[in-house]
Amino acid sequence: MTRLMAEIIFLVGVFGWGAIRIPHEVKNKRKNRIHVSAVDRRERVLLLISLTGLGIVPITYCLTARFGLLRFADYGFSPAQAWAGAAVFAAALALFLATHRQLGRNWSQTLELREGHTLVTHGVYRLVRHPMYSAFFLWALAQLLLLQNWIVGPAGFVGFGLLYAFRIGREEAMMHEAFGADYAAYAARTRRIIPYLY
Ligand SMILES: C[S@@+](CC[C@H](N)C(=O)[O-])C[C@H]1O[C@@H](n2cnc3c(N)ncnc32)[C@H](O)[C@@H]1O
Repeated sequence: MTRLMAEIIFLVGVFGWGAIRIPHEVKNKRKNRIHVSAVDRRERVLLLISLTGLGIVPITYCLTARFGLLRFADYGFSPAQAWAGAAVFAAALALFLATHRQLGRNWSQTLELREGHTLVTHGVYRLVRHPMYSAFFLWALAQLLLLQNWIVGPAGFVGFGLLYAFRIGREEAMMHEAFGADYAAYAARTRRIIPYLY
């Protein structure tokens, strides 16, 4: 494994992410109408911050290898660390695919409820309440391991971490309001993003 290979693996992972997300988004937009929306300026800014940390910064870094953008912050390349990153990205993609299949028509990119929204508690949602966010944190970990640069590596954790920290309380409040006792019981028996721990 070389630095270039690690960067290609990262880009392939991002492409795989899009291949899962984009068809789902197109289908959902056409079929499912929004019933409740809590999207405001703060939520839009957080989405942009997350997109920057997980997407814009690392993709620009990988695609501008020849110009050396941000290369001053590279550190000594470890192939073992990069292989671990590739394995983590594969796990993130598998989990991301499962969450899309299981949320189905209830999926939404942001703080919204669809008409006829149902509470999903099966599959990976049996293990944690926010497995899609677990998948995003796995992406951030893969980025840290694959892109061995002091700025680009941690950018995903910073970007998605901010979105998660400021969104999670509002999302859970929205779900409590919509599903009442059912969501309270679900929340009582599950953790947020790491089974049995957190
Ligand atoms: C980007 S998705 C993320 C879903 C979930 N937080 C996760 O990490 O898997 C956000 C939307 O999914 C919906 N949602 C979240 N948890 C849900 C559940 N258990 N069942 C059905 N819809 C859910 C809400 O409408 C929320 O606005």
